[in-house]
This record gives sequence, C-alpha cells and structure tokens, in this order.
Amino acid sequence: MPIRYLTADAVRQAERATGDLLTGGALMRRASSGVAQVVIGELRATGGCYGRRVGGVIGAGDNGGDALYALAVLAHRGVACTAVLLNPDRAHPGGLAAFCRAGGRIAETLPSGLDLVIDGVVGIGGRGPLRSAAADQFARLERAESGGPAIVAVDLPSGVDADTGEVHDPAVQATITVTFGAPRNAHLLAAPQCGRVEVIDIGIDRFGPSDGPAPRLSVLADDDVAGLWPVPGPDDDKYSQGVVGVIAGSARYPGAAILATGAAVSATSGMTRYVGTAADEVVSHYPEVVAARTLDDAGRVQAWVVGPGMGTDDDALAVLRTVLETDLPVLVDADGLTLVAAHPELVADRRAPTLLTPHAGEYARLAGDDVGADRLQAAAGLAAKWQVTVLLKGRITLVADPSGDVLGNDAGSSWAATAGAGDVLSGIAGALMASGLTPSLAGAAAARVHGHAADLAARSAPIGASALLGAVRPAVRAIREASAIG
Ligand SMILES: NC(=O)C1=CN([C@@H]2O[C@H](COP(=O)(O)OP(=O)(O)OC[C@H]3O[C@@H](n4cnc5c(N)ncnc54)[C@H](OP(=O)(O)O)[C@@H]3O)[C@@H](O)[C@H]2O)[C@@H](O)CC1
Ligand SMILES: Nc1ncnc2c1ncn2[C@@H]1O[C@H](COP(=O)(O)OP(=O)(O)O)[C@@H](O)[C@H]1O
Ligand SMILES: [K+]
Repeated sequence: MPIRYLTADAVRQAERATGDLLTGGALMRRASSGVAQVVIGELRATGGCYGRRVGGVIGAGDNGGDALYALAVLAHRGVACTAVLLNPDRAHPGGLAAFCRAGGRIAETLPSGLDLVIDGVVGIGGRGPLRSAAADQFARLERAESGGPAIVAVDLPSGVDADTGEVHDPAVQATITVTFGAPRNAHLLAAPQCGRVEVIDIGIDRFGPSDGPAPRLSVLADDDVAGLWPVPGPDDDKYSQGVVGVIAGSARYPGAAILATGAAVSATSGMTRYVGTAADEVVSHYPEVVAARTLDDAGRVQAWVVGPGMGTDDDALAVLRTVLETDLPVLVDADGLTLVAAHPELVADRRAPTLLTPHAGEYARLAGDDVGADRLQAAAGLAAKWQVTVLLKGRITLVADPSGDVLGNDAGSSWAATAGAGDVLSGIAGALMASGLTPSLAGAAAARVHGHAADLAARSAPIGASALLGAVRPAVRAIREASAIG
C-alpha cells in the first residue's frame, strides 16, 4: 500500500478525531514514550543506557512537552538528562513537572560531552527558521558525523516546514526523526534533513490516498513497485507486453539514444524500438532493438519516449508534433520539453496519457517561473494547469497528476546526480507506460528503481550513467526478490 504523507492541518484533524485521547493527554503520552523508546534503542546500540548523558532543547509548545516527557522516561532509566528551556515560563507544565520529578536537570546551555540531544524546539506548529536562542544551542554541538551527539528530532527537525519541506536557515540536522501516526510531507520533501524517520503508532486513523485537499502526497512502498513491475506471463509474446518506442539522440549526440533505449531494454521484456539518426550506434550496443531512421518506418508501439538529445530544430519539432498527435501514451523529456515550453499547444488538447519529466531548469522553462521552495506545489500546480502528469526530478522525485495526487520518491542517495541519468529514467518510465501503467505509477516506480540502481552501482564510489544503466536489472531483481511477489 502506498504510504500517505500528511500536512500539519491533516495531522491536527486526525488528532482531533481521536477526541478524548487528545484532550486526556493519551496521544502525548504515547508520542513521548515512542520518542523515549527510540532514544533507548540508540543508546543501547552504542553502549547502553545507564549513566549516559542526554540533553534536550525545549520550545514553548507541545513539541517541547513530548521531549520533556521523553526525557523523564530516560531519567527513570538512569540516563543523566539536561533540558534547556527556551521559554521557561511557557514550557509544557505537565512535561516539566514529570521531568523534574524524575531527577532531570535544567540548564542555561547544553553541557559538553552529551551522547545524544533531543530536538523538542518545534514540531508542526513551527514557522520559519530556528530562532537564535535555539540555533545557538545546536551551533555548540559537534556534528554527529564528526563524533558529536546524535540528534533525535521530535516530530520534525526544527526549522523545517512541515508542509513544504523547506529547510530554513538555520534548521536542525537530525540523525533520527521520530514522528507520530503518519509521516508528514517534510519527512519526504526534506528527507536528507530528517535522517532516519521512525513513525510511532499512537492510535490515530490513517488517511486514505484521496483524503484531504490537493496536493496529496504518497510514496510507493517497495512491495507496490514489485507488484506493479510488468513481467511476462505464460501467454505473452514480444508484442503483448507493450512495445516502447524511443526517439532520442542524434548522430552528434548518440549517448542519450543509447542510454534511454538501453534503459527501456533493461526495464521490461517484450520489444524496444528506436527511431532516429543514432540507429546504428543504438543497435551496435543493443542488437535486440528494432531501429528505424524515420517515424514512417518505425512500426507500432504502445508508448513513446521522445526528447533526450534529439535537438530542438524544425525536424525535431515535426517529429514531436506527430508523436503528440497520436492517442498513445507519450513521455516527453529534455529537448522535447524545451520544444513543448515554446509550443504549449503541442500538449494543450492532448487527452492521451502524457508524462513530462523536467529537471528544475526545464521546469522553469515550462512554468515560466522557478520551482521555488515549495516543490510539491510547483509540480502539482504545473500538472493541474497543463492537465498532464509532471515528474519533477531531483534527489526527491515528485510525480504529480492533474487530480492533485502526487507520488514521491527519495532516491536515498545522490549518486544519480550525473549526466545522462535522466535519459536512463525516461527509458525505464517509458517502458512501464508501454506496459500499461499510468504515467504517475510508471514515473514513481521508475524513480524508485532508478534511485536503487544508482545505489547498487555506486557502493560508495562515483558513477556515470552507464554504470547506473547497468544496475537497472539488479535493482528490479532486488526489489522483486525482497517482496512476497518476487
Ligand atoms: N496535538 C496533540 O495532541 C499531539 C501533538 N504532538 C506534538 O505537538 C506538536 C505540536 O505542538 P504545538 O501545536 O504546541 O506546536 P509546536 O510545534 O510545539 O510549536 C509551537 C511553539 O513553537 C514556537 N515557535 C514557532 N516557530 C518557532 C521557531 N521558528 N523557533 C522557535 N520557536 C518557534 C511557538 O512560539 P511563539 O511563536 O508563540 O513564540 C509555539 O510556542 C507536534 O509537532 C507533536 O510534537 C504529539 O504529542 C502528539 C499529540
Ligand atoms: N541530488 C540528486 N540525488 C539523487 N538523484 C538525483 C539528484 N539530482 C538528480 N537526480 C536524478 O538524476 C536524474 C538526472 O536527470 P537530468 O537532470 O535530466 O540529467 P540528464 O539530462 O543529464 O540525463 C533524474 O532522474 C534525477 O531525479
Ligand atoms: K522538533
């Protein structure tokens, strides 16, 4: 099942729906004991709890309350706990009383030599960057990678916007983020700032995929991707699984053609066609590709990928126009996007499934404005305006359809930030569209496999797009074998 990510409003709505649990404080007790359990797990993994030293930076709202109750639990376990109250008069009264009763110590500044620090400055009630009093406390700490204390953020790393994931400056860089009931948008959109995200069950209802106002963000689980991935069945032949056609590259830029076509060959069985002037180079790399120099000679396909390295001259425009005038699913990337930006009428009346896959620069050309800090709204806004599916590339890929549903994917690492990686993505996603997946599912599943392939290929050393392409099949295999479907 895809995992739904929530806005701060949706979280508050879900909490209010629990009625007595919220007003009676049960939710906060569950949340704080969840935070304490995660901290205990972390301390145990690094030498045990008793006698260890934990600090907390405590804001004026319920986020600070969660942190104080969690510190109280830790103090009862023999952990030496120190809290810095950013606003002593407004610290959560119940949490503060519990903390003091458990033997916690209040200080003006975090002491040195801490094993772990709890960020209880703000959660979903936070606005803007960390204020200076809080920022000063975190600035004193050595970074966790350089031997400093691990930082466990309660609900969100403070200074990160819950809904947009905007990382203000300054903001907390968390080692682990502990959240409650369901992840918040920021846990995907600002994933690198959150570290490992632990979701604690506190007994609130789950939101369904179509609940709440747009944009609604969800993430496919590996099992979803495994279940969606097309594989041949007993009655299949090379045509029945969906033939993808790739229009990419040129004699001058054959690389894009080879990468996009090779990715399509690797992603699904059946057949891949290629159309363009790099036909000889493509076939010399992939003899199984059925190549033609012109669209007229191409043969039938069930989806097109058009654009990578194809140029932006009149010939390219004519080919793009012909493809977009069909009623077949079409993925438009790279040079194809530059042409679409200059000729929006190419997609304006299109009814067939259409996937545009811009990086930030191409997005700005299409939208007439930069992506900005709210990438979710940027992707969803363009999809709604153009009535197409938009896959916005980056470490966090967002695939927005015109209805306001957005599928996101965190690549998990940034090894894919290499020239030609986008060509690989378009080949994978186009092959999935040819097999019948919607542009959203094709884009999101392709992004998941692409990120995984980059990790597998890199294993700590830099890669180029060819290595990424070589790891597409191992990535599909790993995801399918790890799931019940494999
Ligand atoms: N509802 C529930 O039952 C449950 C809620 N839960 C927990 O409650 C949290 C939400 O609590 P909340 O609504 O009290 O808001 P919260 O995130 O603490 O922030 C508000 C305070 O922050 C301050 N502040 C704002 N911006 C700031 C900044 N940049 N830098 C510094 N300070 C800033 C602002 O101060 P002011 O602007 O008034 O000076 C205000 O006092 C949620 O994230 C979860 O942890 C769990 O226990 C589960 C059950
Ligand atoms: N920092 C990053 N971390 C992970 N993946 C990234 C990062 N930056 C880009 N990517 C991914 O790499 C690919 C780059 O695509 P693109 O910018 O079109 O490159 P090219 O045009 O050179 O092929 C996309 O799939 C994108 O999502
Ligand atoms: K926090």
